[in-house]
Amino acid sequence: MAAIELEGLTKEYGEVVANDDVSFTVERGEIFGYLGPNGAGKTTTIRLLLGFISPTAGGGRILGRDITDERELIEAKRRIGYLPDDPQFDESATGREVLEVHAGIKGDERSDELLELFDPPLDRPIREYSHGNVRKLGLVTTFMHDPELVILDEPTSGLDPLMKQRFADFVRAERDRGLTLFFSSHILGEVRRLCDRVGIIRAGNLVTVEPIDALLHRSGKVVRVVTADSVPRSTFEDGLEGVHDLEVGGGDALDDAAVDAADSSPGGYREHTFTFTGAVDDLLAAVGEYDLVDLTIEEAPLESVFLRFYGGDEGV
Ligand SMILES: Nc1ncnc2c1ncn2[C@@H]1O[C@H](COP(=O)(O)OP(=O)(O)OP(=O)(O)O)[C@@H](O)[C@H]1O
Repeated sequence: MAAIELEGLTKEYGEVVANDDVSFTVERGEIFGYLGPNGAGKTTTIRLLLGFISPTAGGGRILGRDITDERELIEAKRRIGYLPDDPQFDESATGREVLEVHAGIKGDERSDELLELFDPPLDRPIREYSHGNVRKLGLVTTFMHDPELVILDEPTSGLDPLMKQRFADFVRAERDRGLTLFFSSHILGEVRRLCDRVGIIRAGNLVTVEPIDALLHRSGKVVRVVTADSVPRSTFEDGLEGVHDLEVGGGDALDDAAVDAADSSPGGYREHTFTFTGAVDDLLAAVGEYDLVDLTIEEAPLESVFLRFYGGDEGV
């Protein structure tokens, strides 16, 4: 039995179709990233999954229970951990008191271990908590009853780099002991670090579900090459496989007309930026022929992943 199965899930808010015929399956023991820009419909799917809102059409099952059946869902929820994008705790309670309330409702199998990892200031009232501390306390309440399935909405928002790393190591170890994790994000880098498979939602429509490696391979890298001497544009444009959207700078050209004119000149440019889907060895061989000042290779931003593979900019 899969952890999550959605079939034709649709949610309309008046004119807005927040989820449009969304179908996918999350298998047990995988980390599934749900990626999309702001307003794409990620939170809507999560709220439908947990029965906070009802679908306009379609449905699904979570841990084998019907998401539109309140009684079935109550049973499943004992085995689920959920962290919303904006966790709301009693402002006047201390962190410790919040944990006691949660322990009373759903049990506490492992808060000591979680507190060592995430370490929110337990004796301070929630009203004095920073955004990051609320998130850390939220991670403890999400995992403390040792759930089978965890659903996280933008889990690392507000966490510093050290905590992000700690969180990443923690969820991978949890996955290895059998936990299923479904999380939403609009940050490709975060999805890349964490997940096995990714579903991409855009303007309410699921545009792809695939292994993260396949997505990253297709989306390429953004490469910037700076050389001490000018390099002809054709070096990268024609001489290297997998170069797209080449931009040049640092040459003699001052405006677009001059850029066109200079394209065929042997003078060339000192700075080349492009999206690269080819082999890194070929790139290094190409740049190795020149006096290199700087070389950066970065992940393609989410926007360019959408633009490159799904066309247009609607919803991005
Ligand atoms: N209660 C609501 N009433 C009306 N429209 C809504 C409601 N909730 C969400 N929407 C709309 O549905 C669409 C999807 O919103 P949703 O919050 O699911 O997106 P999201 O991908 O989670 O975005 P973000 O990354 O910004 O949190 C948006 O156009 C949003 O304005």
